[in-house]
Amino acid sequence: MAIDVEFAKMNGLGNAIIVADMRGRADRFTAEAARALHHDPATAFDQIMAIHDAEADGTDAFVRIYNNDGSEAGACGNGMRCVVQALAAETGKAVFTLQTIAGLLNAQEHEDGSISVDMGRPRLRWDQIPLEEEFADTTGIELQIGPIDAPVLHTPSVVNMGNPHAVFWVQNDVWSHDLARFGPLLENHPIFPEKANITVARVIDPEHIVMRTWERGVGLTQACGSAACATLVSAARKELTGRAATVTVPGGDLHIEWRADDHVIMTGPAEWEFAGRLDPATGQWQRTIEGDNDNAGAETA
Ligand SMILES: N[C@@H](CCC[C@H](N)C(=O)O)C(=O)O
Repeated sequence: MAIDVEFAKMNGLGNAIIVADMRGRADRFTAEAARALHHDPATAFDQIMAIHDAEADGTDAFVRIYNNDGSEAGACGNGMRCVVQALAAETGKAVFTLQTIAGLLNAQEHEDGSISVDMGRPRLRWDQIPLEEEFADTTGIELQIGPIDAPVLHTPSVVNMGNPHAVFWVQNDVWSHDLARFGPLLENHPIFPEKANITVARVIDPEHIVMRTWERGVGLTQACGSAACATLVSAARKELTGRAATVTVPGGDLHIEWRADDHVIMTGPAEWEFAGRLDPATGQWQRTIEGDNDNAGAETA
C-alpha cells in the first residue's frame, strides 16, 4: 500500500481542511479516495486542498480543491488560508501567488498570523454564475422556496467568486431557517447548471453581516470563505453595506473588503490540527504528528 503523500489536517474558522502535498507527482486525488478519507471520522473534512507543482511562471503552486463528495471546486477561501499557512511555515515566505482551475490568487500571511487572500474579481453576469436562463439583474433573481404567496426564502443575489453562490437575504435570525432542508433543494435547483453554494444572510448594520452556508458538494459548514466574499459583494451592490465589513459565520469572523480595483480581499485565521501521510488513490492514511485529536488513523499494510 503506497502511503506516500504528506498531509496536514487544518481548519479555517472550523471549515475542515486537508492540505495535501502532491508536489513532484503526476497523479491526482481520486474522487473515491476523497470520499474514503471523509468517511473516516478522524479525517472527516469539508475540502482537500491538494498542492501540486506550479504550472505558470511566477506562481508558487497549483492548488486543486476537492469537496468531500469528491467533486472539484474552483475556489475555497478558508482552504486557501490553510495552504498559505502551511507554505509559509515550510518556506519562511509571507507572500504567495497560487493558481487554481479558476485562475491566479495572491495571498499573504501577516505578522499577527492572520492571512489575507485576494479572491479576485467577482463575476456578476448571469452566464458567468452560471444560470440556466438570462437575468439582467443578478442582485436579486426570481427564485423562491416555500409557498408561492409566502415564500420562506426568495430573490437571492447571485455571484461567482471562482465558484457559484446564491445569497438569500433574511431579516431575522439566520439560525431560524432550516438550511439543512432547503440547502440541498436550492443547491440542485435547475436554474444552477453547475449547482450552487447556498447562503442565508442577515445585514446587522452597514459594517456587519451574519450568515450561514450550505456548501455545494459538502453540506452545512462552519465557514465558507468564498460565500462570505459573495455575500459582502452582494450586500454592497444592494447598498445594504459599504464595500468592507465583518462577516460572521458559525465558526467566527472574517474581514471582507471589495476594493476599488474590483478585487475581493478576505482576511482571517487558519489553524493546524495534526499531520500524517496518505494514499491519494485510496484515502488510507497514517498519523505522523500528534495533534489534539486522538482518534487513530486507518490501519495500513
Ligand atoms: N469552503 C469553501 C468553498 C469550497 C467550495 C464549494 N463547496 C464549491 O463547490 O464551490 C470556502 O471557504 O470558500
